[in-house]
Amino acid sequence: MMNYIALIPAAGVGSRFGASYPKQYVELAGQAVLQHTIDLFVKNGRLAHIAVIVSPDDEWVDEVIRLPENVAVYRVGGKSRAETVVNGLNYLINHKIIQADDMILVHDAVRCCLPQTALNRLLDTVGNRAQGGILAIPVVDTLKRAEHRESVIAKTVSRAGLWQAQTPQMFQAALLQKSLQNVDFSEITDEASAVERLGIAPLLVEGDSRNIKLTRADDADYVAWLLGQ
Ligand SMILES: Nc1ccn([C@@H]2O[C@H](COP(=O)(O)OP(=O)(O)OP(=O)(O)O)[C@@H](O)[C@H]2O)c(=O)n1
Ligand SMILES: C[C@](O)(CO)[C@H](O)COP(=O)(O)O
Repeated sequence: MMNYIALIPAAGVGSRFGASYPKQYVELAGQAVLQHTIDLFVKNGRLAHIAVIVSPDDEWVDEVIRLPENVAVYRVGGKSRAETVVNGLNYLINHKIIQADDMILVHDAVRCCLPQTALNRLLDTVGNRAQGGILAIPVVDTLKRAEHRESVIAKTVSRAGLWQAQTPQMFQAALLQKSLQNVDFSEITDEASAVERLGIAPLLVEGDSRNIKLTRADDADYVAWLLGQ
């Protein structure tokens, strides 16, 4: 029987956020960002296992994070997000914690405001479809390409057909593992781009503007406000 599995890469250092420790451990609305993210998958109730992938030398997870049933921490994070994902996936498959045909939902630890409606839409739309799929939202702003060296506009770029990728990104474990073999991790900023390289077209499923990624310090107030809603 196929299961839905959440894989949460949480081995980043948060350089753009600029705190003295990784942003997934920053407390917002009463608890760590990563705890909010774990709790939303637990609350959903449709995930058989929730795997949190942290750095081998993580100093915070044991102190800060509660692990409900079905949640486990794996200390196999890598130097890039893609390396963290493939290390986590390899560990889960090699240790028979998951099966090759399970559907893996890779979700940034720092997208802690993912609404249940969007998560359920992804699960219901992608199901166990072979090409997988991701949450994304259509671009709404006018897009400008900058001059190569200066902060001036070179041209306006059509936004027709452009979507902003969010997470979760949902793929069969075996396909995701294959897509992340023999790749330059620095070129892979999301799972879908790796799967696209195999000639597969993942589904675009309408995400939610509240599903923002905590990236810079000035995102924190908005994220805390969303968490309080
Ligand atoms: N080596 C890495 C890098 C990132 N991530 C995770 O990937 C997600 C999205 O990455 P990002 O927002 O870029 O986080 P950081 O890499 O921590 O931030 P920055 O790029 O500003 O350093 C986060 O949950 C982050 O912890 C990871 O697991 N392993
Ligand atoms: C996966 C992602 O969140 C989709 O928008 C994004 O690509 C992560 O990028 P980052 O550079 O690691 O923040």
